[in-house]
Amino acid sequence: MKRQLILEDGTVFIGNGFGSETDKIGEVVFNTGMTGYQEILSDPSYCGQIVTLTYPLIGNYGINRDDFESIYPAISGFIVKEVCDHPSNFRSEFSLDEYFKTKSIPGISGIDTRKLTRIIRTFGTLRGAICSMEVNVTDMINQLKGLTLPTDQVKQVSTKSSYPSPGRGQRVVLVDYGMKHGILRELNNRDCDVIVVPYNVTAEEVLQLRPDGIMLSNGPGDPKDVPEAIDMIKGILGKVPLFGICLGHQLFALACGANTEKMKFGHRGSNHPVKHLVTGKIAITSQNHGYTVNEASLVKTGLEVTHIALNDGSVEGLRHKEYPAFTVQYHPEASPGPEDANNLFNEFIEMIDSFKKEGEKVCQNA
Ligand SMILES: NC(=O)CC[C@H](N)C(=O)O
Repeated sequence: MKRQLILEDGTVFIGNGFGSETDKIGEVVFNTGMTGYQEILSDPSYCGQIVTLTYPLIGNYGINRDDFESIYPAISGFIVKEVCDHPSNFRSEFSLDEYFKTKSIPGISGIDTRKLTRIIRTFGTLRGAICSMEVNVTDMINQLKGLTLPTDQVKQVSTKSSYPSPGRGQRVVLVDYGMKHGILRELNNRDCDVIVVPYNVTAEEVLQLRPDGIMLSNGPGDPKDVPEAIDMIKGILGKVPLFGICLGHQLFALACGANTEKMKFGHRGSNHPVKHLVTGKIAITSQNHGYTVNEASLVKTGLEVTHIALNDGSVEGLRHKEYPAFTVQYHPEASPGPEDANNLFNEFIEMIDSFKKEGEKVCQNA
């Protein structure tokens, strides 16, 4: 069935609908990954966004039971050039069309997604709608222009209550701002005794759990929309070793007094080169973010830049000069993408070990 994709700049694409027939509005963003559509569509950081993929054939290996990054996908829609109706893979359980029908997610195919990506790169991220042919184009453009974007995405996707994911190693409190399961998997692989907590946990509640370390997850939206998280981080800073990823990195920067800003069209893909400033090593990283830490705002925050993006020089990693805390803007858990940065999880565990040893020395000398 024919459907339309309407953008706030007045562009209209006509394509073929797949998945759910609902009409959805969202921020249209592009991802350049050549594989990993299942992880992308289930990454909660895309909550409220319509994702277009620049790779031209999507759905060819189907949807399987293993590769979800969350149980309830939060994206508003998918825009592809060609959707595969007959996936072929030993793990495949559903086609993209079948899966999207069960989750009320509309898809549109037959779109020149590279042209669409060039529009987004020129205009910046823009609002759009996947809707039926009956919708009046002028009315929809006006609606899109006047739209106030939601600010409660983290609340929508975070867990409602705490739950354990037990292990015999370090106790890590993992704050779920819209966590990709890959982060939990990496901590479990290192036998961490994980407790996942909701986004609005307070510093007191975190400290009552007697954590050895705290992990701040990725998540959707503008970090400034989550003031409770900023207060919590201020309350635990220096008391517990901290590692943050993506939204967690941005919240950490805000808690330390730095500023964040919206990027023109963001970084979303699986091949973003990032340079570690100390070693000079380059990692090819998985990324999905539309906000960034403003480098000039780092003066007098106690933070230093550890990593930069080679494509545009933006801040990709931070470290606190005094306290055991570091964060990255990219995704060391990959899912999808290269695993070049996976060692950061080991560095987190090593940071916890040495913080404990320091504490023991202080006790012995007291
Ligand atoms: N993946 C993330 O955590 C994204 C962080 C934030 N929502 C951004 O778009 O920049």
